[in-house]
Amino acid sequence: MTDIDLNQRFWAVVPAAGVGKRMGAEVPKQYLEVLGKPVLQHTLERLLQIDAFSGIVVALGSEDAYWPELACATHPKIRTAPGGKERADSVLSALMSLEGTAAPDDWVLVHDAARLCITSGDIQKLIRTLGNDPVGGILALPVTDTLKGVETGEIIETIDRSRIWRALTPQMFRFGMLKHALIDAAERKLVVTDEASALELQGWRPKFVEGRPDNIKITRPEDLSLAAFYLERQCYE
Ligand SMILES: Nc1ccn([C@@H]2O[C@H](COP(=O)(O)OP(=O)(O)OP(=O)(O)O)[C@@H](O)[C@H]2O)c(=O)n1
Ligand SMILES: C[C@](O)(CO)[C@H](O)COP(=O)(O)O
Repeated sequence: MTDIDLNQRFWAVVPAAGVGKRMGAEVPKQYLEVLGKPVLQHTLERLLQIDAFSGIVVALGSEDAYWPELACATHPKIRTAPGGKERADSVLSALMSLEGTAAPDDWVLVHDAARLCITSGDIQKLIRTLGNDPVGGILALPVTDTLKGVETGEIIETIDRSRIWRALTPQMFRFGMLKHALIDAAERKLVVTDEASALELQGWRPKFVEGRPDNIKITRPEDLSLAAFYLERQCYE
């Protein structure tokens, strides 16, 4: 792995404007506590460990009244942007807030607020592996279960999993390419659930870098105790 050009600039974008429907909590899941600290605080503390980030932009929901209470809300490296209807809209809004500050070739690492177990080691692995790549890519994990195609409660097929990987975050792309791809997807009214999909729609082939299996996304109630387990275990690594 060749040394990356450290003159490049890196930005982090954190989509944190979701409502957490699948969590079914009174509070948006990014503000639920794990080990006594809000999910989003854990996530931002992990990102702040990466000195290479010139800044971190957090996309917040219009109704978000929790942000000002967050310990890192006033951190000088952190700024906010208005979130949007879908995750992709929130990411694009955060990118637009960097217009005039970020250069087209600057790297942007988009990381879900809900992925609080991310490690600085995995972020650095992604940067080291793809820092000289023309396109960029994502952290991902191979699927280890047998996959079934289903219809009205019945299994209708078994899906070949040999070429199936699960996309994680961060997803790392050049500012200009990512902004263009997300704008184009929005103009074509194509809903993309991650940044790589938008680049793929442009005909690019993003790379993938194997990440840690504990980089889970808090989605359902049972994920909270699993995240606590992983965070506690990481303390002993
Ligand atoms: N309009 C949206 C929707 C989601 N997100 C963020 O994107 C990440 C991943 O999305 P997801 O896990 O789907 O979060 P929610 O949309 O909140 O969950 P749900 O689909 O259960 O409502 C989360 O950190 C979420 O806050 C966002 O910034 N803007
Ligand atoms: C971006 C992501 O975390 C990659 O797996 C995932 O697509 C987010 O999906 P969600 O439905 O917005 O949680």
